[in-house]
Amino acid sequence: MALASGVRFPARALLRPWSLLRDTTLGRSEPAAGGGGGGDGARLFGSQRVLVEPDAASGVAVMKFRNPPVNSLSLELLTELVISLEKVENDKTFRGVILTSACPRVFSAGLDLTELCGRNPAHYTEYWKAVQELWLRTYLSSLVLVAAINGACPAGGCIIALACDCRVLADNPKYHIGLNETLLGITTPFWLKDTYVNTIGHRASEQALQLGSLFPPSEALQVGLVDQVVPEDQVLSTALSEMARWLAVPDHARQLTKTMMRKATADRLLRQRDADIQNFVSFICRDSIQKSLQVYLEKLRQRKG
Ligand SMILES: CCCCCCCCCCCC/C=C/CC(=O)SCCNC(=O)CCNC(=O)[C@H](O)C(C)(C)COP(=O)(O)OP(=O)(O)OC[C@H]1O[C@@H](n2cnc3c(N)ncnc32)[C@H](O)[C@@H]1OP(=O)(O)O
Repeated sequence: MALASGVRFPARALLRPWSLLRDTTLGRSEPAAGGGGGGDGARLFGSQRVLVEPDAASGVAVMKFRNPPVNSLSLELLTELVISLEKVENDKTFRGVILTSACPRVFSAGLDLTELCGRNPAHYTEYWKAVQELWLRTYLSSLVLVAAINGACPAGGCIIALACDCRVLADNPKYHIGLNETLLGITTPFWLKDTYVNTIGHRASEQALQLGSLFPPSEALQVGLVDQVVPEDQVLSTALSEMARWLAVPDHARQLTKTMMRKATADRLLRQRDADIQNFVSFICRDSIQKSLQVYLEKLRQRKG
């Protein structure tokens, strides 16, 4: 399936893309009708790993990641997120999406490290295409996207939040946010670095990226990585209030302004998408990088209990 941003999607999604989206209303498991779930505010639609709660009256859908235990961005979750976003975007009932987690204490643990270790170049190619696709779709979305960050938000989790228009973080000292790639022995690709710079500025990004800083809520607010820090039970309501503020602006003017602000950053990736994939694949296939990732994953597994 060729998506708006030009990427061809994994074979299993290609065969029956909508088969990934199942109607979850009343626990039924039927193919969702094409075109979206608007019109009835109580209707749920979504997929195994992405729950979508549309509210047609307000034009806002709440999209919840549910890939337990930590919402790591597996190929399946990336694919389902892209398809869910596309589905909401194509339904003109909706003007905004709130992205949040259905898993306790974690927004997203970032890229699924098991997708980056011990696989073959064809897999890494498919995986990185899906990462690029999700970023492009969120970063350039015509919808208002608000991140309601209700848990830890490292690396790829932070990347999703950064692609949103606004970020609300729960005030829990364990809910760190940032790009910690260097601590895993890997580097942040240029387009994600650019997104960081666009959000918190050059000097703060240079420092945070080199150190792999993960910021607790108060520091994240101070550096400008999030827009609001609120008590945990107010994250969603605050995100909805923020959404109302953004939706008060006429869509066409807001969308043109968003494009004006973001196009150069996105174009930089679009111009060299294949080269970026090749760089990623050759980088991730290096023995030294594979060893670093294995050690990091092993440490994560042993940390338990
Ligand atoms: C010449 C140069 C060219 C350069 C070209 C470009 C190169 C590009 C380079 C590539 C860039 C790639 C960008 C990467 C961004 C990423 O997202 S990498 C992922 C980084 N993520 C993290 O570091 C987070 C790790 N996880 C945690 O810190 C914690 O799990 C948590 C704070 C999120 C939650 O903590 P807790 O609730 O205590 O759960 P845990 O017990 O830690 O974990 C439960 C379970 O989940 C497994 N797990 C955790 N994170 C991941 C993950 N990201 N992927 C896969 N699995 C994960 C963890 O191991 C536990 O598993 P078990 O139950 O033990 O099996």
